[in-house]
Amino acid sequence: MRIYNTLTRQKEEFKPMEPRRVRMYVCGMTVYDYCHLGHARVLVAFDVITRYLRHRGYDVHYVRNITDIDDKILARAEENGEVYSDLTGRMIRAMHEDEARLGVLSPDEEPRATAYIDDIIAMIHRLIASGHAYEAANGDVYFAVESFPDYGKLSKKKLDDLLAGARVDVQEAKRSPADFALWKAAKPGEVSWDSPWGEGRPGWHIECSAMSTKCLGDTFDIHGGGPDLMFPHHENEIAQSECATGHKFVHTWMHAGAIRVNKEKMSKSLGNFFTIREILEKYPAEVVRYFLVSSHYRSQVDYSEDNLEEAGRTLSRLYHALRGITPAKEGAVPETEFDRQFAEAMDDDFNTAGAIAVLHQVANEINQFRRDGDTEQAHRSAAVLVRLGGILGLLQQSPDAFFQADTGELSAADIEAMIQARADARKAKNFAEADRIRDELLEKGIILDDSREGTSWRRA
Ligand SMILES: Nc1ncnc2c1ncn2[C@@H]1O[C@H](COP(=O)(O)OP(=O)(O)OP(=O)(O)O)[C@@H](O)[C@H]1O
Ligand SMILES: [Zn+2]
Repeated sequence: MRIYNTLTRQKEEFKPMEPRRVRMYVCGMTVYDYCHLGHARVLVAFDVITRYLRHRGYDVHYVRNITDIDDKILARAEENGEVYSDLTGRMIRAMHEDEARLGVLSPDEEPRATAYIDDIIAMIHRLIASGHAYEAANGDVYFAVESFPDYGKLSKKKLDDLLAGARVDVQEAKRSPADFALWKAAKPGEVSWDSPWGEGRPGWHIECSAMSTKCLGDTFDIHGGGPDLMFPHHENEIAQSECATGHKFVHTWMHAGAIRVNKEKMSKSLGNFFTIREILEKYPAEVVRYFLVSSHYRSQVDYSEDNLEEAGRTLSRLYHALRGITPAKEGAVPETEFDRQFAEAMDDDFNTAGAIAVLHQVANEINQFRRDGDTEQAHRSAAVLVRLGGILGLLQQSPDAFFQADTGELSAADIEAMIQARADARKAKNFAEADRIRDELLEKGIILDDSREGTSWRRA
């Protein structure tokens, strides 16, 4: 199986450090707002990658962090007049709800920066002790980029160019323009943690170095993230981790392509974004997932209503092929030529576009068997279609449920996901959120019945 490695700019035969085990870390969200479709891209891309690796028999340990302390978080909390942790708590719950609706499996670990302050401090300490970092007069601590000769190896930037291009602001306490903050001294009134360098909070880059090595070890197999993270974030992670541990940090670097709107990256700062929940008001969750999965994870994808509607039509074609058919039992149908072609596409750097083309071939075959009146063969091919779709997290609901959702009704999977989110909210004693979910369901004609066995639902 081959994976494109950003570090070497080529597809490489994938060989994890341990034969059947994969350790993977992906940079997750900075939780100050709802996730938009660009975030969904990263969530879904690495979900498919994890699912396929597991399907191939690897025992995957998937860690995706949450950045729950950051300038943007503090600014937004202040704007809202709330404690920052209330804001981040709410956004984390919303993210989990969005993920569940998109069929994204939870990562095995979801470390939050604020729970790893001790590990972060320990790593900074090691970097200072080994001469790779220094404390500035104002209590900030910086990484000394010139102390790491390999700096730039991921982004292929030259340190000399970086130094020539940057200028040190008179306000800044760093020695060299390319240096970056590991620890930021607290400003008056800001949330802070005690450290050997005084009250302060960690920089963003060191959080990921500390959390990833703590969860996965000094060296691990795959590190992923969105398109804009290669520089400086991942470059800085390499510098910090390799200087602190003395070992190679990561073997394979994977970067998802951007979701764009009118040729520009969808982003909060540009204001050209659509949140996942806005989009899910208009389109069934599986259509949105299909839209994201039908392009290769490294390609850029243009968001438009036309493109989402097109995704809805093509996914409908697959469900039409399954309509009125009870697929033969899993296991009852041995591997086919289609399974082989599907695996060949996925083994080639997770080529989901190629894999989905195979799904459409299977659908065509089902339709042909139907026209020929060969019901038994149609049922067998349907089993293959559902089996292959399942590897991508698609085609797991009944066609009826899908078409219901497509015409505006909530699908059973969406309802179950919301009931789960409500149960989570109750467990966290967030009754306002639990009630909000109940009301939202009621508005859509779904009535919940709570009993000792759990919550069941029915349509009004
Ligand atoms: N338009 C996009 N397409 C693909 N990935 C994206 C897009 N926008 C953000 N991401 C990715 O989502 C992940 C979470 O990013 P983070 O929470 O830091 O968002 P952000 O960079 O603040 O978002 P924004 O760019 O909207 O300000 C990162 O891996 C980031 O690269
Ligand atoms: Zn990161």
